[in-house]
This record gives sequence, structure tokens and C-alpha cells, in this order.
Amino acid sequence: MLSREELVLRLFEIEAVKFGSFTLKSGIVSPVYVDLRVMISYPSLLKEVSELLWKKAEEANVQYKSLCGVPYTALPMATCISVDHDIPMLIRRKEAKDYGTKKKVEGNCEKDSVCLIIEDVVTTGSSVYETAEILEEAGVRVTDAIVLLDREQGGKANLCNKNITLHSVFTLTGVMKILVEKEKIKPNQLQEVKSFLAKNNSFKPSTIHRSLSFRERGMQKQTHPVARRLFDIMEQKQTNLCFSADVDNFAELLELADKIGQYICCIKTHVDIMEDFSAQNIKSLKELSVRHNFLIFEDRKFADIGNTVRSQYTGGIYKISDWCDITNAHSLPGPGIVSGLKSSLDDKSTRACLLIAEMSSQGNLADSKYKQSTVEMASEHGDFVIGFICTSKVSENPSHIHFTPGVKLINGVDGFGQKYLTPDEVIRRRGSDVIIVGRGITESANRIKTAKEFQEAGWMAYNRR
Ligand SMILES: O=c1ccn([C@@H]2O[C@H](COP(=O)(O)O)[C@@H](O)[C@H]2O)c(=O)[nH]1
Repeated sequence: MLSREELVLRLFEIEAVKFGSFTLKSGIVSPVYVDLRVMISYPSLLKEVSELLWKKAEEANVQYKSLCGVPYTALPMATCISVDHDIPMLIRRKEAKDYGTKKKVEGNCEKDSVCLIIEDVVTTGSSVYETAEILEEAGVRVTDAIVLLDREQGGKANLCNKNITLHSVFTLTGVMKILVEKEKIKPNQLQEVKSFLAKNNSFKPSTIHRSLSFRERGMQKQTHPVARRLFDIMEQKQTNLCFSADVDNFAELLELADKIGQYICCIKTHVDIMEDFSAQNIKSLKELSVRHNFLIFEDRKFADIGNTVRSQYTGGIYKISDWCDITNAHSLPGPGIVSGLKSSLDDKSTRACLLIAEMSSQGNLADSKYKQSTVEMASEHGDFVIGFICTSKVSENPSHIHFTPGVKLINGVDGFGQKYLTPDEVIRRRGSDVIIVGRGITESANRIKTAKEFQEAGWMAYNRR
């Protein structure tokens, strides 16, 4: 085995770590460049490095069942550890297969077992987190990651905010100190890199843990009256569960609303799947919403120009604006959609809208720019838009409420690409506020008991953040 110093010198020799002036993909000019891809050309060094990564996990006493290298550079490292120590490996695909199983993870994903992530270099931590998300979708848990070199640019803290502990074999400044000692680089190069690192730190302090309570958010001056009612209900009934009542007849819907009404803050409907829609049935639902103190959210997902959505909201057979407290809309058509919807309301204090910033389905087209523009649109229409359909916290405005669909008690994916996350992942780790649960309840043999379980899981996750 090489000593730590010898290993650093080898990495320097093979130019896996270089000093000078390098323009990064981001356009930033960096005085240091790390490229551990070259290591596959030096198998004995690769083996040494892999052994160090494994030892780091042992020292940190990480308990895990399998390991997964972040593609591509860490893949051979994970493979060496797997073979040398007889530890099952998982491979994360960069692209899901577009045929057959469409799997994103290869290998045996034992439900709820812990998978250790192996990475070569961490800067912001985003590649580790992306890999963790995909592994968790496949049903395994990620608690720790081992990295050969931490560039000390905020990755460790960012991952910590996501509940992943990063253990590093080397830090960039640690490597540089060895190189200064061995007179391979000058002390001023170390200083230059240190000041570069200080100026280029990616750490984003999470506001999730320090966020205000639902009660406090309901009391903000700019909070819309409908959002205020919802915050009040959530605190009063200690529930952030929105039940997605995706059944096709009112007898079943009303029975469910009555039986599980005590556990929910909101019921979500798709009126256009009901076979027996009638004003009388809606009246009965309204009565139940008053008796059990929950709001009604019609998941209409408006997506047309302002003039059309105005008619769709108020007219036709459903007359949605007459009875639903909350509806939702895609931001795709632009701000006209919000203006169109709200223009039909005489009293804007009793009706509100959520914008769809993200979707829970695999392969959806809402990218980060779309999400950001959606949040800007919401901010411009605070008199009607109270929050978002999203899969993570998208807005820092405490008056905005985040609703997340695709929730079950275990992670997974349905046959049409609907991705499921747990209440803990959605509320505590991702910072959303309300879990939307449909089939997790309707497909249960004991719907009432299961609704209570979701209520407890959602509320516990809120209290733990
Ligand atoms: O991105 C989205 C937006 C809306 N939905 C709706 O939520 C429920 C989820 O039902 P499950 O049975 O819990 O999967 C359903 O009504 C969708 O239309 C969503 O899933 N994803």
C-alpha cells in the first residue's frame, strides 16, 4: 500500500491534479483542475484508491448493504471495492433504458436497504444527490457517501442539508499542503487556491430547517385568505394531508370524505372523471368540507389562453369557480392564464390557484428555468396564486404553499411513470408542505387506517424539519 503522501504525489505525477489557469464549463477560471478519469490508465493506483475509499467507510462505521459509484469516473472504483470485499454493487444508468424495463438502476435493489455512494470528486454535491435520488426511487436508502477528493466548495454542507453524510479521503487543501511540503508547488499557489475556494462556495443554507411554522406563515401580512385558512386548518387538525379522491362516483367520494375527513386538510377532486356529477352532489361535498373543516381543491390543471380558461373555470356543467376553494393551472401559456382565471371572480379572497411548477411523472418537461419562471409568475399574482404543485420547495416566500403529489409510504414508480416518494422525503428533506395522496389510500384494504397513517407520517415529517 502507498502512504497518503505517496498517493498524492502519484496523483500529481499523472496530472490527475493540476495547477495553473483553467476555464471551467461554467466559464469560471480556476487555479486548480482535478481530473481523476486518467486513473483507469493506472490500474494499480486505481486499486489503491479504491481500498482507501473502502477503509474510509470502515473508519466512519457506515452500515450499508450495497454500493454505487457515481457515473462514470467512480464506477471502476466502486467495482474494485465490490469485487475485493464481496459487496453487491448497483449501477445507476445516466439515461433510463427506453425499451424493456426502463430501469434507471441495475442490480438487486433490496427494498429499504442502505446503499453507499462512491464518488471521485465533490464540488457542489449535486452529482451525489442526483444519484441518491435515483437510488431512492428504486427503493434503496442513501445515508452516506464516500469521496476521494472534496474540493471544499460547499458539497459537504449541501449534502448534509439533504441528510447525506459525506466522508472524504482527501480535501483539496489537504492535498495541496502535502504538495507544498514535498516542494511540488509553491505556498502562494495554496493561498491562491484557498481564496478561489472561498469565493466560489456553492453552499446554499437550507431554509427548510429554519422555516416558519404553518401558523406563523398563515399570519404573514401578504398571505392570501385561502392560504391563511389552509394554514389554520393544518395547525388546528395537525394534518398536512391532501386526499386525492380519484374515484368515479359521488357515493364513494362522499363516504370517503366523511370517514377520513378528520385526517385531511384538503380534498382534491377531478370532476371530469365523475360519472354522476351534479349540483346536489357538490352541495353534499361542500357540507362535508364544513363539517370536517377541510378545503376543496379541483385539480383541473387549466392550460389554455386567458379568455378560454375564464369560461372553463366559471362555465360548462361543472362551474368550478362556484364550489372549489383552490384550483390549479399550468404556467405554460404565460401570465394571461392567471389573469383570465381571476378576472371571473367577484371576490378574490375566497378562491385561489396553485401553479404547476414541477410534475411528479418521469420524463416531464418542466426544467429549472420553467420552474423559476413559474415562481416569478406566482409572485406577480399574489392576490390569487397561493403556491405550487411541485416535487420540492421552489419558493422562499413563506406565504406560498407547496403541494406535492406522488406520495406513498414507500418509494416507487407506477406503470405510467408516476414517481412516488415518502412523506418524510417530501416534507422534511425536500421542504414541501402538503402531501397529496391518492392510490396510497384508495387502493388500501383499510382506507381509514391508511389515511390516518399518512396524516401521522406527514405531520411527523413537518415536525422533524
Ligand atoms: O404532477 C402531478 C400533478 C398532479 N397529480 C395528481 O395527483 C394525484 C396523484 O395520485 P396517486 O394515486 O397518489 O398517484 C392524481 O390525481 C394526479 O392527477 C400528480 O400525480 N402529479
